[in-house]
Amino acid sequence: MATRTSSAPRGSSSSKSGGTGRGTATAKTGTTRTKQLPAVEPQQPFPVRALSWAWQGTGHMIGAGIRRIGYDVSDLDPADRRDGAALFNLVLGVFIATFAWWGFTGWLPDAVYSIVNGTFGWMSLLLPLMLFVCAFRLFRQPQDGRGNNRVGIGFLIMTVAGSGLAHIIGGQPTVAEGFDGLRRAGGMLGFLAASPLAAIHAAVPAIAYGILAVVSLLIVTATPFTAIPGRIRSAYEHLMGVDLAERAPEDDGHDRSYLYEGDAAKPKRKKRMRFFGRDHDDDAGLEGYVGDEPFEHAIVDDEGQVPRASAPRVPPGVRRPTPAEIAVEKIKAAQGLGAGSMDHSMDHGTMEHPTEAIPLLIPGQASAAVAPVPARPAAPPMPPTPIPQRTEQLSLAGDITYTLPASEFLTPGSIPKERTEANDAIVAALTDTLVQFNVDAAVTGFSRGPTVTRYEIELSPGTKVERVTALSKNISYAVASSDVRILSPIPGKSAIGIEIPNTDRETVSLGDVLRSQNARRTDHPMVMGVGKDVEGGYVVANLAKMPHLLVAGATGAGKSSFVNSMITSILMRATPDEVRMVMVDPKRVELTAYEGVPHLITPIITNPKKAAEALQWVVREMDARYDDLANYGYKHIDDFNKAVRAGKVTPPVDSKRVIKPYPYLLVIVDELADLMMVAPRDVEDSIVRITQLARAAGIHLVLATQRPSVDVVTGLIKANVPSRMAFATSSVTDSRVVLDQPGAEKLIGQGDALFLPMGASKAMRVQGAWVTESEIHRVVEHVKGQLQAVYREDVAPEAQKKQIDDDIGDDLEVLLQATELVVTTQFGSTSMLQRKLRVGFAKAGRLMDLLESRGVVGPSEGSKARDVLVKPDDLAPVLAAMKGQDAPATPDAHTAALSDNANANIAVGGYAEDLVANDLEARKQAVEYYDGADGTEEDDDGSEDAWSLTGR
Ligand SMILES: Nc1ncnc2c1ncn2[C@@H]1O[C@H](COP(=O)(O)OP(=O)(O)OP(=O)(O)O)[C@@H](O)[C@H]1O
Repeated sequence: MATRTSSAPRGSSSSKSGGTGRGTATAKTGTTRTKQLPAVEPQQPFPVRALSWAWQGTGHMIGAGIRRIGYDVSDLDPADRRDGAALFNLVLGVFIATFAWWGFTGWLPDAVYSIVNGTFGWMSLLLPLMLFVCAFRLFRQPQDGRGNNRVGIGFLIMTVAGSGLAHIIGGQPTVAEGFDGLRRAGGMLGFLAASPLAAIHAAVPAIAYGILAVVSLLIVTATPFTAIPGRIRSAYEHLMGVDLAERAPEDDGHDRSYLYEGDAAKPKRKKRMRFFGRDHDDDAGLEGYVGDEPFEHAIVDDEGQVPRASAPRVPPGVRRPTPAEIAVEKIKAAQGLGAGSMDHSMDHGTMEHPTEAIPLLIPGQASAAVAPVPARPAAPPMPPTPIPQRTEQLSLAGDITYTLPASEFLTPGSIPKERTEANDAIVAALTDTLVQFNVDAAVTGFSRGPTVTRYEIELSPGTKVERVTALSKNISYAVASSDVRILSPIPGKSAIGIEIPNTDRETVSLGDVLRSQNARRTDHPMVMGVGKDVEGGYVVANLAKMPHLLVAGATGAGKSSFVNSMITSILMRATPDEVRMVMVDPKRVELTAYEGVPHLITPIITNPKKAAEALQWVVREMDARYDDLANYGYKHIDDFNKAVRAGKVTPPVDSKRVIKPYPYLLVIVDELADLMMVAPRDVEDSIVRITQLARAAGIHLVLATQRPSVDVVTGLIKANVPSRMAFATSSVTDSRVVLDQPGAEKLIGQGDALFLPMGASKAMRVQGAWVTESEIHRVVEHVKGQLQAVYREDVAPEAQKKQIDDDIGDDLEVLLQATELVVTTQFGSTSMLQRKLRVGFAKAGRLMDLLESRGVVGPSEGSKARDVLVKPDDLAPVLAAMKGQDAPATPDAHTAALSDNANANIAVGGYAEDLVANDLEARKQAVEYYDGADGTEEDDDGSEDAWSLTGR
């Protein structure tokens, strides 16, 4: 079911009235809003301009330095910089500090001292600090308008409260006693603030300003009242280096073994997560999971969603203006007469979002009468409040704490525009087109998204929808855009939607998406920031519920950027023991930034052949997980993990296995076409098997391709990958391959996409979230700085260099069997080879010759069996030499290799090692059996079974 967030300030649904337009074909209509052209600013004299340049230049230089302090935010959009204002704060702060902190004197410091100290008294000591903080924020986060305003207001309140308190503490001097007394107390401000309250009772100002001072501190630090205990505790822990949280029992059942394989002795600690000061259980994110729930809810829902009526309904007794009336308004406005008619008042009902007034006419009043109707709020970016922050204690050498990356690593985007002149012009053009073609319909509103704006057209009763859809070319012509997309109707609405690209498009920052309400509502580690929809709502999705995703689009359309946003979302929200990843990047350049992150299970795979092998490994891992689910009677890995953590899953009594929760496994293939070129059959088989089954095993596939043709995205793959993300495609055929419907060919690239999550009937248009390289770098450095990746070697093993001798040719397999047979039985008989290997006489003779040439058996002695020159203990190196490999280190290398595999499997989270252990046992028995043979042909008669046990 669909989901968008609406924490977000929406794009506005400002309504523009077109009119009903009946029979008014000749009437010119248009927007009723009058736009004042900006007055031409008079040219400043040169010295003023030079001074301004110098000031700005200095500001940019200092700003560039300050933006590199700590985590680098120097990729700030130049249009967002406010370095001039920041420099002003800095200079003022330094100047006040010269006399308030350092006691400089002179006519200028003295004069300013008199003003500042006389106004604020003792508070002037704090002023430089406040100004420095303001300057720092303005240099680094100028685009965070709400945050900066909050800090500014907090400081203002703090100054008043501080001056008031200083006045009380300074003995409440009066003006009559002279200004020296005021300076030594709270200054004039303190006097004015405190003396009226002191008249009530001496304690009143002290209490009132004491409370106000605390409140101002909370405002500045953005601390809600409920978070105070948590903040105090974390500050204490941070300062004292202690952990006040309750320690867990030694074994919390959480699998971290893959983080430090082979080091079982490390102590374990309880994993603790913090979310705005509250501690959460580590699997809180899975708490809501109820078994094998249906997976149609790929997008995270917003329960507290704001109603999304984009076109306000007309209240009773009110009608929309006709096009003719609007035209009159427009002309009046142009003449400077009727400006008052379109009062776009700001409704502060939400306290923070500006709202639009909709022009509606009340019968009986002059045409200029306006009833302001609040529309949905516009979508400012989320303030950089932290993404749910979780801290995890991991038992690492040196007692390292694993912390998820800070929310500030992802910078806020620019403030979205609610409505621009471009929108107004298009409303006018659309209305004109409708009127010109005598279509009885009106533009009733629009909602502006980051890339496109959706204009809503309502038809009068009796008007056919086709009258509007048939105008698609004329509309394109009127608005001068070839990428017009018509939705008839807009899902859930009796209105036609016309999506037209914004000439002034906006970038959607991943940080804003992850800070949205929807993303914060859940701790689920597989939740990713998708982007923003056409109405400006943030869209987030749970990859675990997709459960597999196909990402397709022409080159340069935004696939890799989407994949980057996805991976960064996971790194921001999930620990390596919650999500592990396999990345396949045949293009070699797209995912290199993530090399070495501890979430990786194998180095980034760039070789398509190896990628095919890795997919086969994923199938094996999936089978192992399924074995566990079946053995222990669970339907989904989340249930299994929960039971493991609750201690409800115990291994069989005679097993040495330690059962641990399985992490989610996310397999990302950045170019499927490259894989399908090298091994189409194998790749398709693996993908189909994984996609059919892996959902319950916690394994999820994301397949990206720039060639969504039927030979890459085959019918079988398509049928099993239910969620789709289509970026701009080069043809309508490609769009059909990805979405089973046209539409993607009309997208405008650069992250503009149609998102069709599993279960949704209609694709949702979104602008993909954007994450910059430096943001990725910061996140990756943070993650890598805490843990090193521990790779599984069996996922995509290094190709063994095979240098098989020419004379062996295709007979390597059978020769190895012959060698093992002859050496383990110590019986060099050709007829035995014939019987046991079921080969003809000639082949058996050839094998014997090969064995002789390799020194395994001696020369022929007529009808007698040949001497066997290799002892069973030396078998492994001989076999390795035949395969063209380096000899194993020990004679028992074969067995050791098997145990290694078993251990590795356990390390991924509880592989069925018992099976492998049984296999080892069988091998040993087989060897013992042959050791017991006395060397006669008859002796090995019963060896059939034992031989088959060796698995050859
Ligand atoms: N979500 C987005 N927001 C803003 N710009 C974007 C977004 N996604 C992509 N772009 C722009 O489009 C360019 C190409 O994007 P990207 O490299 O992701 O395309 P692609 O589909 O992966 O191409 P290719 O298949 O050739 O690798 C980016 O460099 C960026 O400038």
